[in-house]
Amino acid sequence: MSTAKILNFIDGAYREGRSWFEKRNPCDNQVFAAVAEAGKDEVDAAVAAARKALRGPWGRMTVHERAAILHRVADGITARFEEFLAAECRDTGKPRSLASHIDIPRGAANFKIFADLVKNVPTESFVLDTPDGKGAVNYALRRPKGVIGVICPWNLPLLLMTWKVGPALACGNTVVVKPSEETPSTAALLGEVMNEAGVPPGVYNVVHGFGPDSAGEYITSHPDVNAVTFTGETRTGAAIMRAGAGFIRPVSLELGGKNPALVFADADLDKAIEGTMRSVFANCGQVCLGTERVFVERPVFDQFVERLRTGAEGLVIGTPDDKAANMGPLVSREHQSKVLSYYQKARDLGAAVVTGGGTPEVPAALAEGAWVQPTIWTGLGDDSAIMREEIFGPCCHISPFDDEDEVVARGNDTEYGLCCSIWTENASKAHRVASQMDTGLVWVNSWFLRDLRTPFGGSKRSGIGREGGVHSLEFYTELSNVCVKL
Ligand SMILES: NC(=O)c1ccc[n+]([C@@H]2O[C@H](COP(=O)([O-])OP(=O)(O)OC[C@H]3O[C@@H](n4cnc5c(N)ncnc54)[C@H](O)[C@@H]3O)[C@@H](O)[C@H]2O)c1
Ligand SMILES: O=C/C=C/C=C(\O)C(=O)O
Repeated sequence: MSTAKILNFIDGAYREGRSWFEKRNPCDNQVFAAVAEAGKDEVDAAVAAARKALRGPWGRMTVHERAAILHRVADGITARFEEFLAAECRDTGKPRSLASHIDIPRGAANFKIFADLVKNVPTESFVLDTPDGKGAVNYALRRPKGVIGVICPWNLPLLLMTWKVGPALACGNTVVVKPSEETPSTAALLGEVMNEAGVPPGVYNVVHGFGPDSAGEYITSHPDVNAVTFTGETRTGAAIMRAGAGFIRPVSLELGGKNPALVFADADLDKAIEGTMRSVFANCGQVCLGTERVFVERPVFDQFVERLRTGAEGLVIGTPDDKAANMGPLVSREHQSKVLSYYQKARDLGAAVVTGGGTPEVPAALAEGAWVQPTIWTGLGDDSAIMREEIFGPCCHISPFDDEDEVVARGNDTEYGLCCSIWTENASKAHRVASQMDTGLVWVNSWFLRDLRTPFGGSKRSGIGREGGVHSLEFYTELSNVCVKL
């Protein structure tokens, strides 16, 4: 069987690149596709096509025309749901049940919400009394920023890419997308949908490759890119800021986390266990919003640990097509090594391994896959590496706590600030604690419950800026104030 080819998408057409790299299936580590790596020439061509498209029909369209096209893009994703689902699951190994509920529907929703929003959001206007007794009127115009570089991670590939491309296009920009080298397929497939929906050539471009000395760096150091929006690791975010500094280029950064769950003794434990099971283990723990530090009030600590252990041991590990499976592999052998190194480190530090801590038994055909066991630890101090560094695997450490002020301080004791979950049936306590958390996002008695109109993003080293609703419009447009003397 010949290996499939995944191509760059530039100026409305698929193109090869400067070389090829292998894409492996995380379930068995077998190569199933060759991906065209974009070199400088391809990135230059993509940026030039994006610049030209701003001056073409795309730039002259009314907001309503643009919004109608983006609705067709969303409908195009839905019409080809099975293809997107298969591509996403093949790249990541995630269960079909997960991708069909989260990744692919959100891919479509991300276009619809911003297409609708952009038609309805007002800008400011003020009337000024001038010293000569006459008036002036000020109003703000929302104009596209231009060519947006979109650099994406591998954990929720279509969801996180369209979360940026949807609003960027709704605002009239053009984009050059660099999907993660681990997950090139759905971004490439979206090119076909763009063409079918009538998106003019050059508006949506995809270049494949890596970060340094590859497509990622060529985008972030390109002088003709007007803004860069990035989701990924904090360290990479810092490199992207540095690359844009000389250009005074705006960046929007959605970065890593070390998110706490605070479980109070008055919580509905059924709900807290169900939510924590998802926040620790969903997507094999590869969610930026995932919980890696769980703090449980002492009276329910033992019970909580026991119930989470039972839940973790009940997870069924398997391939995307295994209908019984609710946990897939990690994205790659490389990431497996990183996560397993933390499993080792936890043991070295003297953690009590409640469950897991290694690799699961899998059928021989899957032996080379990036499988790890769901893992729970207790017994480590807040200063240990396990409590401070983002692991990005299906694992958490559970610590007991004794009072509210203590758990707020410990929850906030991290350089990250993406999200937290609070579990309590006491509404006053929930609001009081929520207002003290140094995180961009707080969920009470829930996790990853998303309303796409709300501000989304992290504080501290978890990011810069907010996206979602009007906040996305703020980033993807330039406001020009027009002052007219009457
Ligand atoms: N805050 C959020 O919303 C959010 C969402 C998802 C993932 N994440 C974070 O993403 C990380 C996992 O994703 P990842 O491993 O793909 O992240 P990563 O930072 O390794 O890679 C992300 C992207 O950046 C590219 N890249 C790497 N170095 C670059 C450079 N120097 N210049 C330009 N591009 C470069 C990569 O090729 C990839 O496309 C975790 O830290 C997770 O917390 C955050
Ligand atoms: O892995 C990180 C998940 C991020 C989710 C979103 O950006 C979103 O739901 O819009």
